Amino acid sequence: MTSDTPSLLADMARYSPQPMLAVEADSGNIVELNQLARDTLGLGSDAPALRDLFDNPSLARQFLLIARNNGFIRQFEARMRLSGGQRVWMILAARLMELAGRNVLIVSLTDIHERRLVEEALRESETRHRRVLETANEGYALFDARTGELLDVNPALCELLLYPRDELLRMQPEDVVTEDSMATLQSQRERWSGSPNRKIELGMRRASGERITVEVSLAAISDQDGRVTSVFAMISDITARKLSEERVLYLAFYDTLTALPNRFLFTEHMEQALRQRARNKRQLALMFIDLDDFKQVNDTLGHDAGDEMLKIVAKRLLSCVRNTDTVSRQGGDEFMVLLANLVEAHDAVTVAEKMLATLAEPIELEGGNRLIRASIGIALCPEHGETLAKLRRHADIAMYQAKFGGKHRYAIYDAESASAN
Ligand SMILES: Nc1nc2c(ncn2[C@@H]2O[C@H](COP(=O)(O)OP(=O)(O)OP(=O)(O)O)[C@@H](O)[C@H]2O)c(=O)[nH]1
Repeated sequence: MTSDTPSLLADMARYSPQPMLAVEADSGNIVELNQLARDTLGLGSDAPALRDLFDNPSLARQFLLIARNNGFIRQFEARMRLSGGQRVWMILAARLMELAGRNVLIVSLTDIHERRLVEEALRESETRHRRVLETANEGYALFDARTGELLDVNPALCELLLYPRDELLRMQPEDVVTEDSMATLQSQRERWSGSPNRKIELGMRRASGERITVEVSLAAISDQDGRVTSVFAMISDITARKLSEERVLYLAFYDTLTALPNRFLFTEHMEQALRQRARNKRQLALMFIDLDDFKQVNDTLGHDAGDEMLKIVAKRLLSCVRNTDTVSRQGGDEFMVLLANLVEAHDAVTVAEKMLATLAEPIELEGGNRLIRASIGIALCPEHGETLAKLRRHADIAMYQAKFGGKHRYAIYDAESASAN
């Protein structure tokens, strides 16, 4: 060292862009500090001991001890107390040197308060989110966006699928996703890398083998450069909701007693068949079937036996048509049948004759065998009308023509005279 060294050091300290202190290594007394250090620590002209600056004085002792023993400290994180009473996180670095016959520590300070607060907030929010995931009723899963590997699951998902966490984390999607949903999952995964948030429905199989339906809400998680790194999935069990939706749909379109399409669905089928007919010019027939003397069945055998008979009638009518035709129950003891693709009008007569014969076979019910008969009205399209309303009206008239003709017969609509057979 030259004789100019102390003043050079003093200048360096004065112009240093960092707060700096010179501290007596043994006592911890501050012997010198630059203006930046005074400003940072909020000190006036006084220079307290280092331990008075530490929020935790025992850390000050530790700091001095390490610095004396090692000769330097690269990073020492501590909360410093400013003269105004605020506490600020700082990193202290120190080097031991001999100056004018004394062991002196040159200490620099870096304010990291903001960074610590952000880190703490992040840690806190991470803990909070983890706690939310741990206690949530919904299942959660985290996937690696690139490999598709399952990275994390929460207890609710383990409970939903009935697998322990470890086992679930080792599984592949195809181990739990049902075969019919794999295509949906696959196409979703292909789009993961650029995926916005979206919802999909999947079938899943629990460890018990039971099939469930889940709704999966997917959210892509990106890094700072906007690359999707992982995909977060929220998985809700919607099995009950799906079943009740299906039930509501079923009730809207089907007759619960016979499981045949109801009046509403039949109308849909008719309209569709009429639209198709406008293109392919094929003939179609509408049959209106009303059971004969059905009231007596109810009156003599009871309503339950009547119900049983209606179910048998439904099956028998179905056995007389092709699966492109529609048999519906309109209500009570009335059925309507759409024969969608007739090669010739006479085909409708063949079907009607077959129906009369099949229905007339004895039905075994509690209390003995019963015979059931029916009257059938037939309207042909285009001959008797090309709209649903017209065909319906004409099939209805034909059915009454059959009833008036003596029942247990069919009648083809005849505008001039009822031709009951
Ligand atoms: N068991 C049962 N009976 C029903 C149901 N819906 C309507 N009915 C009964 O079906 C009978 C229908 O009688 P109608 O068509 O008016 O008369 P019918 O005795 O069949 O006489 P015709 O039609 O003149 O041959 C009535 O007794 C209704 O109460 C049902 O869902 N179940």
